[in-house]
Amino acid sequence: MPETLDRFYLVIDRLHWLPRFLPLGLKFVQLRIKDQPDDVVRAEIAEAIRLCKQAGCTLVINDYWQMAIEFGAEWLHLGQEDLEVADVAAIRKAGIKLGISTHSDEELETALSVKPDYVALGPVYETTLKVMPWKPQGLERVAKWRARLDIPLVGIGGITLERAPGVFAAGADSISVVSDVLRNADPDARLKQWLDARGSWTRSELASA
Ligand SMILES: Cc1ncc(COP(=O)(O)OP(=O)(O)O)c(N)n1
Ligand SMILES: Cc1nc(C(=O)O)sc1CCOP(=O)(O)O
Ligand SMILES: [Mg+2]
Repeated sequence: MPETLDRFYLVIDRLHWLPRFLPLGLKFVQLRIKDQPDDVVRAEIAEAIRLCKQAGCTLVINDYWQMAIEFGAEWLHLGQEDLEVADVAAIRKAGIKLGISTHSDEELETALSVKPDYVALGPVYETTLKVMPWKPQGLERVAKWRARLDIPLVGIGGITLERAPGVFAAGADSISVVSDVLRNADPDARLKQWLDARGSWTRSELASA
């Protein structure tokens, strides 16, 4: 289990992506299942944990904190509304690492109060994946979050491979992506491009200060 996040953090919507993506060298992935019955979610989480463990890939479970505890997940991602109903003490007692979404100064304060293992800031750019009340944060906000945090920062929302070096340079430690891979005409080829490119991103002097 790596102590730090991989620079590339893919978010997938269903289990079926894993058997094709894991052999390509994916190292950090979130399973974000929406609008599926609980029995489907249970089965997919259990199998995702098994497949990722076998492949040496870190798996983050989105939203389903009780199942994360039940199935022995290592990582969990929660948004601000998820946090309101989650039992953070039980999550910690189970030894699960926790990432929290933030979109404003107030949400950052709330996130930091649970001592997360990473904070995600979004949407960095406009996203077409889901309707959000937040306008794009921009790279200045990424740099501002970087300066305020002593834990890893994840940038998410509307990030493409072409935009990724700028987001990393501004201070994100990891770039989280859905559409640029899953909605690409050739998801496998696009994933390979991301995996090849992530080692060459460099920090700007401002973000490392
Ligand atoms: C890495 C990462 N960042 C943000 C989110 C969004 O979480 P949340 O606000 O709870 O919204 P949903 O994803 O549950 O719709 C995320 N999942 N991952
Ligand atoms: C799931 C999610 N959360 C966000 C946040 O800002 O909290 S943005 C987002 C969607 C990311 O998808 P894409 O890479 O397709 O824009
Ligand atoms: Mg959520």
